Amino acid sequence: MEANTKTIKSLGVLCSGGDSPGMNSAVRSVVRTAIGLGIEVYGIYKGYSGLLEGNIHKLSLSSVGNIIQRGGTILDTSRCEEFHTPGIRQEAAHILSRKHIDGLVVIGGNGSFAGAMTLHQEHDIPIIGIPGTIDNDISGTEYTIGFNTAVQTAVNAVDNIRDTASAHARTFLVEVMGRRSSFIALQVGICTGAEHVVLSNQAIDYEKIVNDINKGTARGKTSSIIIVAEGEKSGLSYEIKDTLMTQYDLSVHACVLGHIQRGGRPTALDRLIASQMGYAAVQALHQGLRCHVTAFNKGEIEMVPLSECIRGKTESTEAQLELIRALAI
Ligand SMILES: Nc1ncnc2c1ncn2[C@@H]1O[C@H](COP(=O)(O)OP(=O)(O)OP(=O)(O)O)[C@@H](O)[C@H]1O
Ligand SMILES: O=P(O)(O)OC[C@H]1O[C@](O)(CO)[C@@H](O)[C@@H]1O
Ligand SMILES: [Mg+2]
Repeated sequence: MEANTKTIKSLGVLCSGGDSPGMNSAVRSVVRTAIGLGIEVYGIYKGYSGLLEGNIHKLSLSSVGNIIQRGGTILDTSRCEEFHTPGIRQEAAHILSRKHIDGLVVIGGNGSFAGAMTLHQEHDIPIIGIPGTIDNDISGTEYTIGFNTAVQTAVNAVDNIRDTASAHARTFLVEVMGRRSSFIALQVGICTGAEHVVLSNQAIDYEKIVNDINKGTARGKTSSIIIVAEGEKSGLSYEIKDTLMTQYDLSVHACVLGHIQRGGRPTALDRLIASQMGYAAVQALHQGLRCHVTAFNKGEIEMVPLSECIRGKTESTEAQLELIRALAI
């Protein structure tokens, strides 16, 4: 297939997968940068599902007014099973062509990027990805928009739980989000002074959990917080609670924080990085990049090939776990 060197006159922007705080800041930045460069912008509503339905509307400067601070996404989002099918992606390519949309900005997580990659490979559609997921689990970028806000929300919740746990001398298991990844759990664990963090998709070491709780109690701690990274599905903390109560005779409470972590006003950091990434995405398309991601590495935005950003990020958990262990002494 020949490289697509056509000038971008019109682009589409969509959000896909789970929403993340800061997506709106990114959409605003994409729209304003594009219009500033004389490029028409179309909002594709509800992710890949909306693309297939032709739910596509032209955006203006004022379409994105007063949204930089809002959680969720004004473009809505979806998980679209059909998009795994080549024939369906062909339909998507036809729709873009009929609407004279020359390129796409896809804001989403690793799954959304995998979809974008196949769409590009099969139909030569220029695509720039903006990493937007609370999970921070995309390879090739140290940061994804929404992670900081989600961690802050979870930290605030755990602080509240700590108050009541301490007042009643209780142990709480607090389950945080992060499908198949432990990035949220580890940062929340550090920032809340947790006694232990249960990592995603790893064998649960009950002896260690019990030991960490008992060690704290023995030296006079009035409460214990165990952060649990959800695995494939939420609710793991209830299973751990049952085992601790029935097999280890410990009294524990469990709390699943759930979707409160995904909503809410983006932190300043998420707004800042989203604004920078939106700008960089449009500049990249304008300058001829065709299949890249606005990655954040070593404190700067850099363009990384999309092919490097579709694997799950390898977790380097040991340093953070060591810190948690050292400070929970
Ligand atoms: N291999 C793939 N091929 C084609 N499309 C895909 C593929 N993987 C994912 N997608 C599309 O991307 C959508 C979003 O993917 P997924 O549910 O994994 O979320 P995500 O983008 O990783 O975001 P998050 O994990 O933050 O919720 C899927 O519903 C599907 O439409
Ligand atoms: O809202 P849904 O579709 O149940 O997805 C939940 C998953 O999405 C994420 O919030 C990421 O968007 C994961 O952390 C979580 O496992
Ligand atoms: Mg994902």
